[in-house]
Amino acid sequence: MGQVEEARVSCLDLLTCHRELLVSTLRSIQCLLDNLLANRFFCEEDVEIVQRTVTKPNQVRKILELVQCKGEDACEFFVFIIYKICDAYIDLQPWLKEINYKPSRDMEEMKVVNTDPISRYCEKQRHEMSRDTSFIMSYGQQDETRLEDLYTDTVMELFNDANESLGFIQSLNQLLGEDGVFNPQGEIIYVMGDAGVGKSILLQKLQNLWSKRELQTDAIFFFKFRCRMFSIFKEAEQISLRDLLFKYNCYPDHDPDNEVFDYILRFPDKVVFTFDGYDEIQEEIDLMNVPEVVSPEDKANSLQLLLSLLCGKLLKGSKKILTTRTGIELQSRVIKKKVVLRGFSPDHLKTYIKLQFKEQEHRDLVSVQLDASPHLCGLCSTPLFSWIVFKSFRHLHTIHDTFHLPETSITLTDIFLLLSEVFLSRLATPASPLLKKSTRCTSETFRVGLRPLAGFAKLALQGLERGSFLCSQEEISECGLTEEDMALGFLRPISEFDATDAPATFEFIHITLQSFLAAFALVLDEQTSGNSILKFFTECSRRREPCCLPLAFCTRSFVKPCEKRPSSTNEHLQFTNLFLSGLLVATFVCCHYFDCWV
Ligand SMILES: Nc1ncnc2c1ncn2[C@@H]1O[C@H](COP(=O)(O)OP(=O)(O)OP(=O)(O)O)[C@@H](O)[C@H]1O
Repeated sequence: MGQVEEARVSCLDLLTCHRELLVSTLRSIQCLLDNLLANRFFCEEDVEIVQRTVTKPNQVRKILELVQCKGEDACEFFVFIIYKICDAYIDLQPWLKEINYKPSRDMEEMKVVNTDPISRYCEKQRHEMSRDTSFIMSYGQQDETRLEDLYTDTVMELFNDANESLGFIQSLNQLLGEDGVFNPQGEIIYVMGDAGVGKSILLQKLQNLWSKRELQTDAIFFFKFRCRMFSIFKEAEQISLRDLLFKYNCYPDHDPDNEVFDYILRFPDKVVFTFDGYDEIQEEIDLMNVPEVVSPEDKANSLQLLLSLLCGKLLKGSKKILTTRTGIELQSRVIKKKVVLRGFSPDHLKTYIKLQFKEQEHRDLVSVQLDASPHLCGLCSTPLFSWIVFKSFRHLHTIHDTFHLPETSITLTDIFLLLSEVFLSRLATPASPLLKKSTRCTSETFRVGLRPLAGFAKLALQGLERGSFLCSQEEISECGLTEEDMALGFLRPISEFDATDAPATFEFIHITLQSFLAAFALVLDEQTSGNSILKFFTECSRRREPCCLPLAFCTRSFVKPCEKRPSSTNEHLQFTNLFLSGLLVATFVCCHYFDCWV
């Protein structure tokens, strides 16, 4: 042994000296026993003796007694376990610093396995999060893409409470950091952006980075929620915070003493939450009469739990990112910092083109098209529209050997018509073997696809009329849609939060597509009078007043309660109006799409 090692204080003495602290602080007994047993400091009988002891402090006393009986090596290994598995023995890390503990070289060679429920839970969460976030799932079940093959940075601008710009965020690590915090007392990192600008994908990327330990944060737990799920719970259904976290996210295995939940309650700053799509909450709740939940043990309505989390009544100090469509304003008091997503810059768009098109020749052809049409290029700054445009380009190239879009002046309506054409073309009979590419015939594609298109349009309109973005298998069948129609790509199943064996639920691949199809349904229906076609215009003008979402009830004095429905619903109606205007433009009606049925 060298000089330095000789000078070490004996661990046996340390355990005697600090016995009281150890007895009162040590948790995760099983992990200690597992490692002492695996390294033969304990035999099976020692483990049984400890396990037969009734209370936790007594179990610790027994372990200390046994390791001290076994001598210095056993005591040193005992301290080494605490040092090595710092997550599980977080309360004793200051103690190790205080005694200036450094493991000896011999100890460093010893194998310690983390069987602590908290650490296992962290691992399980990371594993599940990685599995769930590695692919971009959103569009067309046919082509799932790896997140890392398609994710492109977008412009993120910071704002203060007076909506003055504080500059731009350069990396996702800054999102959780201190940059741009204008209210340290606030709880929420508020991320806003227009439809399709990439809010959900941003969260997905963040979750994926965390799962791979590539996000700079000391958070060891990560819970992701879509706000929409809070509308799925029945109003009378009461759930606990524990169930919300574990049942609808990730369940802790082998945790008989509830250590994971206790840890979360004690160290909320180690937890990140993401709540996606606050605008999608569809509850009509009586804002003034919803009681706050302040105890983590109490059961409550899921929405109450959400709001209590958001305003820090529960798990205060946890990191919370909330995304919403532009236009939903929260009170500054609950906001810590505000980020507005702006979509792709011209450079981001170039990168995105590279990721979308592998061949340089194709990249050049697409860039030429975009350069020739500033309007189209502007649309492509929104990632969703970029995705649709590039999907259409690829489709045109595969089927017709061209990258030319049909119109010189492209509108949003064109983009969605094109997307529908792409989906419907899956119904078309394959080109004859002699023809390399089929000849383009838009009206033929729409004629062949009219039945399913009308079915999806009806389904979209019905959903919008009742303010719902979800549809059941029954509603789908009632609209005359078959299993084959489902494969076209308009709808996708939602599996999340489906803990029960409830029948499958579906949603349109994007809410904007639902708005488009709803407008389509209004135009298609020959029975509809002029007045009913325009009904959403009237709806929107009636709902003009600024509206507030339920967070008002945790900040009661800040926001005036207003009409029942959230303004988000209004926004979808406004999209429908926009598409309706687009579809009613005479050129469309005459030239391209409707000639097959008008
Ligand atoms: N950063 C990105 N890199 C690559 N593709 C992206 C990115 N952001 C968005 N997209 C594409 O745009 C689509 C829509 O993005 P996303 O669902 O995140 O939008 P959103 O802002 O959440 O929309 P909404 O408000 O309607 O929910 C994605 O499915 C993806 O194809």
